[in-house]
Amino acid sequence: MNDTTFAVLGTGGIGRRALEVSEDKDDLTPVAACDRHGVAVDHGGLDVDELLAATEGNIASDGGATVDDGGASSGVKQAGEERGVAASVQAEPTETPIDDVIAESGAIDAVLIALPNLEHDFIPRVAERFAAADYEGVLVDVLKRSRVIGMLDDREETLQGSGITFVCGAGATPGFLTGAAALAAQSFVEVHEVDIWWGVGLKSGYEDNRGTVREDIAHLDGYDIETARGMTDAEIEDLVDEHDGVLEFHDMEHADDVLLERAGVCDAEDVTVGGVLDLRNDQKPTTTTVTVTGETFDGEVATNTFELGDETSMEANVNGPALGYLKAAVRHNRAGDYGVFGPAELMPGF
Ligand SMILES: NC(=O)c1ccc[n+]([C@@H]2O[C@H](COP(=O)([O-])OP(=O)(O)OC[C@H]3O[C@@H](n4cnc5c(N)ncnc54)[C@H](O)[C@@H]3O)[C@@H](O)[C@H]2O)c1
Repeated sequence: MNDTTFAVLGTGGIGRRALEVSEDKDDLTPVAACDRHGVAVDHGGLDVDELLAATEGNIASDGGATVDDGGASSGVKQAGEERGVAASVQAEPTETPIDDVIAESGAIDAVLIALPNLEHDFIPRVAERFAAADYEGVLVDVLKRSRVIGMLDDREETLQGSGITFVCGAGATPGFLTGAAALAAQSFVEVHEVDIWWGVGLKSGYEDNRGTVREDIAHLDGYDIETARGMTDAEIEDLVDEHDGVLEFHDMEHADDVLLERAGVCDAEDVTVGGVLDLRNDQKPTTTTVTVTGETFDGEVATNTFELGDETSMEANVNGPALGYLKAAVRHNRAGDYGVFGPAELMPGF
């Protein structure tokens, strides 16, 4: 495959690690990165080490009421002109970070969208903006919620018209584990049930994973997107303390369900997703497994199980697959295959 240039929208917990993981991937050159307040572009290739060093403990976070004290209390700089990616010598402060990347997109093969998605139509609207600029290339997101997939489908014609290949829900779950379920289903002619159970240990806590943690809180009993969105950082820290740092989730609205249905593997209602998030330890609180139960052509009922090694971090399991799906999407895009694809559709067909 020829060299692929790519941009990262959102250099938070996920986006920063995507840049880091890309250094170990053949043929991927990061040429642009932005966050809420800054943008860095170098078509010859960004200096990832410098950018990561400049944003270490310095993520331009959002959601809730981030205390704007210049980081004095926490040692985390999130205010002032040089907050976030703008602190990098390669970056400029900007009020229009996404438009600035779109302006450069003629020379960008693929864009990884690592933005928060508490406003559900945010990522679909970002995709529309690329299409409006006649972008021809790949967009990949790591969104989680089922309902967003339909919003992208509604825009499929627009994306196709522009020459965009969009892979949605291409993180860990949905993403990696959805693809694993599609592969595990290949033994069967009928799938009865898919159960995804994940374990994530993030010692770096809420501070370094704000979008991820805030969006997950919306899945807890008694919370929804609106309440999670309205919480201050202090309220989130209190909630985490009340649970001794361990949050357990059941029946999550994760798009694995609609993405497996879309690929013809099973009905969305036959998919369940849950998991445990430990914000005090890097060790996983539970092993991540995907179990797929179904019936073979010759009448046997069985369960195929896919299990992740406990040593693999959330960042490894989101960003490795996200960049892997990005590379697959670039192959499709270069072959003239445009539109919206889920991770299971890039696996063997069912
Ligand atoms: N599918 C999966 O397995 C999976 C796993 C983890 C996280 N995620 C998702 O990844 C996303 C990012 O999570 P995170 O923990 O990195 O969040 P984060 O809060 O750490 O980072 C978000 C980044 O987006 C930037 N941003 C926000 N609004 C912006 C705007 N309008 N323009 C430009 N930049 C903007 C912020 O400045 C920040 O750099 C979340 O939606 C989360 O749910 C998915």
